Amino acid sequence: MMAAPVAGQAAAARPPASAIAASGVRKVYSTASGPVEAVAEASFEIAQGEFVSILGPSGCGKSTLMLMVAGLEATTAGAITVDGMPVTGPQIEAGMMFQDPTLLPWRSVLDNVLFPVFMSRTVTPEDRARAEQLLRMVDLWPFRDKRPRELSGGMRQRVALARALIQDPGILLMDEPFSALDAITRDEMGLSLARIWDSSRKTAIFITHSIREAIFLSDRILVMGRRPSTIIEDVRVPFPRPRRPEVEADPAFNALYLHLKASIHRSPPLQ
Ligand SMILES: Nc1ncnc2c1ncn2[C@@H]1O[C@H](COP(=O)(O)OP(=O)(O)OP(=O)(O)O)[C@@H](O)[C@H]1O
Repeated sequence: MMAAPVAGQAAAARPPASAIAASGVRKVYSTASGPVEAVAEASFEIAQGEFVSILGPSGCGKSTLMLMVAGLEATTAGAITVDGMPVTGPQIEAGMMFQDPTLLPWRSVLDNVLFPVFMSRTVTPEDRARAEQLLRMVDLWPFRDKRPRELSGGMRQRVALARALIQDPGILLMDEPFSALDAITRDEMGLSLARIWDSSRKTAIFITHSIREAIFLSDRILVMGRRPSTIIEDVRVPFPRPRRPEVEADPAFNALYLHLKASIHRSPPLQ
């Protein structure tokens, strides 16, 4: 007679739930001029600790998809789970970054990083220590007492990154966080993010228009086609970590770049 499995064994045999899973997700916005189908159908799974970028033409629904994962927009159909739990409202566990860092101008850099904690409970000395550690990690320690207006655009986004990480979120959601930066700062931010992500390996979704940035940062890249949008490609990025800038000189990097570029441009034009 076979022994009944103990609870621990049964759990170990099951594959871990995907950190983020979307199944048959659709989004239709109601607008004054009629319904707008932002996402026709999206299904994907993102494993714990995976960094996934979403590429696609402008207006194809990338931000909408991320907002649905964040629970800031409801799905019209389909379901999204984070750590196996259905997303039914704002994901307070998610760290978020947007193109605009939206820092509070009257607060210091340190207090901006601590702001999400301040909004949810009393700030403890441990929170302060974590904020200080994060500021060191994003190379802003000497600027901790400055106001946002005294910082460059790249430095403000570093504050936003530290703020996104302050509550040690389970997932990190980033919507074109570097797109307003100049090319050199943008490259530097990519390197910083790769280094910081290497030390935490957070499950991450990163939206970008830069194919090179997506390849450099990601484990996988999802490509969305033009509306009515679906996911038309799901590509694994083969380069080892930690990623070094020299990876861009690898012929396989360029081949992947050209493949993704063709895929994005191949998607049919807007009707
Ligand atoms: N709140 C909203 N109400 C109505 N329509 C919206 C809303 N947000 C987005 N849309 C529409 O949904 C479609 C997808 O927009 P979304 O911002 O998700 O695309 P995107 O791929 O992130 O675009 P971009 O790359 O230009 O930032 C667009 O046609 C847009 O006009």
